[in-house]
Amino acid sequence: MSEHFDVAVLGLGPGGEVAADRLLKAGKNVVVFERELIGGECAYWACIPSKTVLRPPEARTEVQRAAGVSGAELDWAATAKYRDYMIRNLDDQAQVDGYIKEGAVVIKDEARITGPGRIQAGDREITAEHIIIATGSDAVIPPLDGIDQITAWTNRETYTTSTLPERAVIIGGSAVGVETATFLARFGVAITLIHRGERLLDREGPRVGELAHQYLQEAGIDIRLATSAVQARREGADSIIELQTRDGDPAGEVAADVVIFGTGRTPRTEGLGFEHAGVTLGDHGEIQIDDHCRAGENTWAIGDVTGIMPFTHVAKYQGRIAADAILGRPHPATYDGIPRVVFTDPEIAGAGLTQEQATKQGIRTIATELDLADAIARPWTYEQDPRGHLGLLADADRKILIGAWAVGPMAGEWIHHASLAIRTQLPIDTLLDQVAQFPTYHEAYQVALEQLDLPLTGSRNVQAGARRNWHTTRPPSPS
Ligand SMILES: Cc1cc2nc3c(=O)[nH]c(=O)nc-3n(C[C@H](O)[C@H](O)[C@H](O)COP(=O)(O)OP(=O)(O)OC[C@H]3O[C@@H](n4cnc5c(N)ncnc54)[C@H](O)[C@@H]3O)c2cc1C
Ligand SMILES: NC(=O)c1ccc[n+]([C@@H]2O[C@H](COP(=O)([O-])OP(=O)(O)OC[C@H]3O[C@@H](n4cnc5c(N)ncnc54)[C@H](O)[C@@H]3O)[C@@H](O)[C@H]2O)c1
Repeated sequence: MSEHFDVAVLGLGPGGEVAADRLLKAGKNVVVFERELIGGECAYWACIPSKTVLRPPEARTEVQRAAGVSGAELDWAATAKYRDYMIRNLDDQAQVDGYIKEGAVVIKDEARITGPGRIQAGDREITAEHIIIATGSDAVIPPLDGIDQITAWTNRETYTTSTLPERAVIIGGSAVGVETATFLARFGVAITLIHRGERLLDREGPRVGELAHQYLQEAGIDIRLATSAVQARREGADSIIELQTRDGDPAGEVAADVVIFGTGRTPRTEGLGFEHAGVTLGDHGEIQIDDHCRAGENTWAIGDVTGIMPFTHVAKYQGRIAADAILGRPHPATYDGIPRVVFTDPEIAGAGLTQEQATKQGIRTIATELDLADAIARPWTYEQDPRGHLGLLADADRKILIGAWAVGPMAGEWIHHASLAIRTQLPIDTLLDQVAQFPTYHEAYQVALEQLDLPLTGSRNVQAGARRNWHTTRPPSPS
């Protein structure tokens, strides 16, 4: 006999967890399925371990760059120990107990949809009024010839390893590749980063790629752009990757102890019977959803499996959207201005459109870029030889911000000012009236907005290119 529930949640990564929590709090009868660990990719193999191991090198850089403090040493054994604590030693028993305490039925097994509102997991059959699919994504490893011969890692091996290799080749110059290169290089691993695009982080604008390149190179990383991994082989203890240019010409080979793939992700949809719930898949296997995360009749999909914006914060947001729709208080999802942060050193952040995307949409734009060291005091009080850039993109007709990027210490924190402005379409006139705490990185927005040279209604606009002079409050320039 099958058991019946109000809602079944398939997959308890960040998306599924938020949806389940919200529904349980609202008094719904909820069953949750998880085939691995409650918390999903993010909690054990992705966001949490990667940000945990990136922090000690960042702290060391801070010590090296701040005047009057010295002596920071990295300790891999202690870092790995703290990382293991942060990933709960790959044990989710406390999470299972927590959900049971909250009133959920927890089934630690793979769920398959067998018909509308019907789910099978092992020998259990469940029916549910609503199904939320939150099954996430898997790492993609390109099918290179000889791949079976080499030591190939994805994020899973990389972020659970107890020993570090001496040399690693990283394939892919997007978020995973760039963060992983930063982490390992700072811990002394010799890194070659292979990227088939013309610039790193090529979903962002060219300046972001340029700055990322500069900082990664300064960290000692050997970066090969416009280059693809085409073949793999083993020679003794070495894993060898053969390379090719974009035109198909040989581009040499690289030998390493391990080859790490940061070559994208694919939605987990195969063989899970989603077609029985009337779900439609897109060209990349992603589940198609509407503004309320509806994927079919009483069927919802959230997180990486939708392929919309594969970030934890987006999975969590969609978890709220789907749960609220089920609870009869629907509000549509909007994805404008959601932040994108790459936790390198310094951090790289973006929100909204790039110039290229805006141009494709036919928007008349005005853009500006600010070198923070020329414009505000905080970079100087923060570190010697200060780093930091902010770029803004405005819609010249609507006089609102439509895009922003930032590269600098804690850029992942201060990008949220732009994110909110873009999401809420705050008039630039209003933004110009904001008063930021002195001395903070936030002050850069004021200067950059004034540089935009938009004809505004208020009297706050200044001449194009004018720079706020903060020198009256700045100490003499360090030589
Ligand atoms: C190295 C790395 C670093 C990252 N860092 C960040 C970051 O700093 N910030 C950020 O926002 N994003 C980051 N991401 C992306 C982030 O990890 C994902 O966007 C996020 O995990 C997606 O959440 P989700 O709930 O959709 O899926 P997942 O976290 O993948 O969880 C899905 C869950 O569903 C379970 N499951 C799958 N199929 C079934 C089934 N049939 N039955 C039962 N259970 C099932 C899986 O076991 C899994 O636990 C990173 C990704 C990587 C690879
Ligand atoms: N801080 C964060 O929020 C964070 C951190 C890491 C990952 N993530 C998310 O996780 C997901 C996966 O990230 P990712 O970096 O693996 O994927 P991605 O899809 O963003 O990038 C993969 C890159 O690998 C390149 N590539 C693929 N095959 C190649 C080959 N054979 N040779 C050379 N280059 C090749 C592609 O051109 C592409 O640029 C992304 O959606 C990302 O947003 C987020």
